[in-house]
Amino acid sequence: MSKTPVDNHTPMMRQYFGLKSAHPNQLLFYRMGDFYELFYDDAKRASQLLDITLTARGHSGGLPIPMAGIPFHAAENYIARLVRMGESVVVAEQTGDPATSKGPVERQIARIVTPGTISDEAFLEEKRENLLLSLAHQTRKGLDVFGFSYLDMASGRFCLFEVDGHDALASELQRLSPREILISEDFPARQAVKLEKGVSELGPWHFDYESSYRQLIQQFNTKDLSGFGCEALTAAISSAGALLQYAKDTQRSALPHIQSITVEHKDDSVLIDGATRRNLEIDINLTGGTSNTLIEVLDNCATPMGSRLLKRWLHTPIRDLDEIQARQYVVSELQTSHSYSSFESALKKVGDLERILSRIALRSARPRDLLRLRFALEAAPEINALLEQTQTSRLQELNQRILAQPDTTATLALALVENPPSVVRDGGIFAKGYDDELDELLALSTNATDFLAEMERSEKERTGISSLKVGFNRVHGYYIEISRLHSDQAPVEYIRRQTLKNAERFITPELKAFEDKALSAKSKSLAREKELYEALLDQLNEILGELQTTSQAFAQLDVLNTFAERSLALNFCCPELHTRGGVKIIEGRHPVVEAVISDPFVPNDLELNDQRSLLMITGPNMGGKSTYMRQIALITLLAHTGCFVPAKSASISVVDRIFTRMGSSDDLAGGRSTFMVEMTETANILNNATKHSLVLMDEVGRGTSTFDGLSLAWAAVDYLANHLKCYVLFATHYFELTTLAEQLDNAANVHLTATEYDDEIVFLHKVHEGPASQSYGLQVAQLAGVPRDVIGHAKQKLKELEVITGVEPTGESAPIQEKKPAKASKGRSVKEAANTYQPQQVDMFVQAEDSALKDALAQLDLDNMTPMEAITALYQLKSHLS
Ligand SMILES: Nc1ncnc2c1ncn2[C@@H]1O[C@H](COP(=O)(O)OP(=O)(O)OP(=O)(O)O)[C@@H](O)[C@H]1O
Repeated sequence: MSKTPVDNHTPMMRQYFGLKSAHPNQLLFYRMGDFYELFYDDAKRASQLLDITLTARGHSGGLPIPMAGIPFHAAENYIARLVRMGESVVVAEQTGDPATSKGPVERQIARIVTPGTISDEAFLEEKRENLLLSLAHQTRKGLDVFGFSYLDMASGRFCLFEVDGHDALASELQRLSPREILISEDFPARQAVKLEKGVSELGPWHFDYESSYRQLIQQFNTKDLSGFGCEALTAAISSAGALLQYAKDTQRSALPHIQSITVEHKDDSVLIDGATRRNLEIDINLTGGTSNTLIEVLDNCATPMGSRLLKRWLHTPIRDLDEIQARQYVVSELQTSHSYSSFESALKKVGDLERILSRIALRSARPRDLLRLRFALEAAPEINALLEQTQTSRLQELNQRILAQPDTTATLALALVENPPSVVRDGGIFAKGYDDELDELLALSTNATDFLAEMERSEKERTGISSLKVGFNRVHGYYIEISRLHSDQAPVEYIRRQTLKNAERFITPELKAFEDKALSAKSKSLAREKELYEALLDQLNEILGELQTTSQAFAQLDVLNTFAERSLALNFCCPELHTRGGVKIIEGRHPVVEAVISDPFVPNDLELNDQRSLLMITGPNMGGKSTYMRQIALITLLAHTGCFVPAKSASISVVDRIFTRMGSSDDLAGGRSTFMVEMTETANILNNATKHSLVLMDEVGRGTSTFDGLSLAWAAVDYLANHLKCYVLFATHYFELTTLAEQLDNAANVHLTATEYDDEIVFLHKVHEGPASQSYGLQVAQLAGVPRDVIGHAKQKLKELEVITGVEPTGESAPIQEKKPAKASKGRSVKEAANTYQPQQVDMFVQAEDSALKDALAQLDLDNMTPMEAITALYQLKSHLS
């Protein structure tokens, strides 16, 4: 920004600074004739982001003004790009008349476009919600409480909730994936939002509880907030006030489509943390794309609003058995009656009603939106008729909520032309017969063509000039044109208006009179159309609430219908959900892998109960361990949405959370190494899992040295099985852990199989009881294309290692079998013992005698151990006691 005192600037730049001062963090598009210009830092930023030329516009205050310009007709495209990058744009238009202005033409802020508040179709992704999120922080009883409120401007959905702690904050950010985040300048958990785009900091007073509360009751026109069940959520209310004010400021209007607050109760849903969301690839795959995701397999919705609701349902599985069953009944009925295809074709006509309604509320709806509203409303009676024939109470309820609006539908059918223009400005919206006054005005303009043709004919005849033409252009209006050759024959009453290279243009008093009438008819008709349009919007806004209810019911019906269609097409079964405990899945499948692979998918069973709550899964690389674990998580998740599941049968106990610790990814930008990420995720599970949680852990501990890793994995399994007693699937390449599973009362070993055929490894992908017997690491490496020489060398090294460790060389990487326990000998610390540990001598800390244990304890050199070594040693000793 310029450092020159404002008084030293030109009047125009003074005006610019006046506008800019209210929007220091947004890019100001300053209208200059046919261009929008950006100055100073805005110019530099825009030129970088949009790759447009950075130049200078004259001088002000003695210094050149950095400037970047954008032609006004291309502005929407540039604004859309900036908004996608998380930037906000403020547009200042010329509002004064340049002809009469002294000094710079008056300019005013015409609109503010921010990533989280857009509702214009051109800027929005069809199948993705565009959320504006506001966060507030409080400390209660020493705990960090985060208040969330978020708004989908394009639908009016406005929700509040609170969470405790930083992990939950990160998880919710991941779930909501907001486009724009509002925080107070003193928000303490900056780390969590550091990598998010579109973060705006507001003064702390925006989050003041009292004024936020007032904002909310004003918005909903209520005495207090008790009816919304959010009185106690003081942090969330503080955030909501800031959000509402911000949204109103950017829209420069009230927000009538926000008619209620929904409070999200965390106890109602199955909690899924950020890492799990990523690992399960619900809508985004591990590389950040959208292919091969659960959504890709399931989303067959007929409307974009259905697709968005489906995504929401998959991200927020529920725990309410009644609600789950209500959805399942619908899916069953739609399947048995085979009515889903009729519903699908009727719903296709509904389109994105939800977003159209929001634009109507914000008065930014375009004429084509109203045409689409008409089509949507026309579909309502058809859908009502289909619903009439259904039995389930949920479908009956939806039928009640879908309100056909015969009067409004008839009005729209009468009002709109068949193909309305994309903007109101140009007119041509209303059909003939809708409004007499408009018809008269339009007749005047339409008759102009006939009048001009007639005039051309009669003037040609009267003057005898064959080259005479009557025409119109925007600058000079109507004219009579005569070629230069004949121009001297122009009658005296012709008044010269314009000289061209080959022709002269004239006006006559008669033509002038006609011009005045025609032009005023045109502008009057445009004004009339605008008036009629506004009146139509008023009329629609009167029934906005009913229309929104209808639209929500359409979206729900669409998702349930999609569940029915997909479940049948993909051979899913209806799961039985209960609270008795225990999970039994027969012939379960991974819905995404199944859809992608060309080979047939091998289904697998699962049984978990109190006596068998932890499964240790071993097997070769590529054997299918991860796929098996993920399929269990996805089946569980789908079951909690009311959808059927990919299995022959499934009986699933309601879970409170699904945790996964899978794959290895680092978080370099967040400052965490691969191992750190792994341990953070493990810590989250160990700290938060309950008896009702489903925990999937894949290869925990492999990101560090063998002994540290094995010890950690060992201790974690022990803790999960003995202390938390939740349902756990634990995949590992540490064969030592299979002995732990044998010792634990509530754990069992299962393994995936492979076999060799003609020196080639064949994966059978079948889960069997017991631990794996071979690891096939070298064969998989060979399969992956590791050079033969390297494989040969590895085989040789393997033999050497097997000789050193006392295992009979098999020529293959043999399983590590349990050997006689190695006692921790006197005088050796556990760490020393661990350091001399041979892969076969698993049980140094498993079966050591008490005296050895005491010795080991006495020998611990606590002063020279890292905390990690100490805790590992402690776990090792404890596991011996239990
Ligand atoms: N049940 C199955 N039926 C058919 N193909 C399967 C099945 N399970 C896995 N696969 C195929 O095998 C591939 C490897 O599976 P997965 O990644 O689950 O193996 P893994 O045991 O976890 O391997 P690693 O130990 O190397 O991580 C999958 O990409 C899939 O194509």
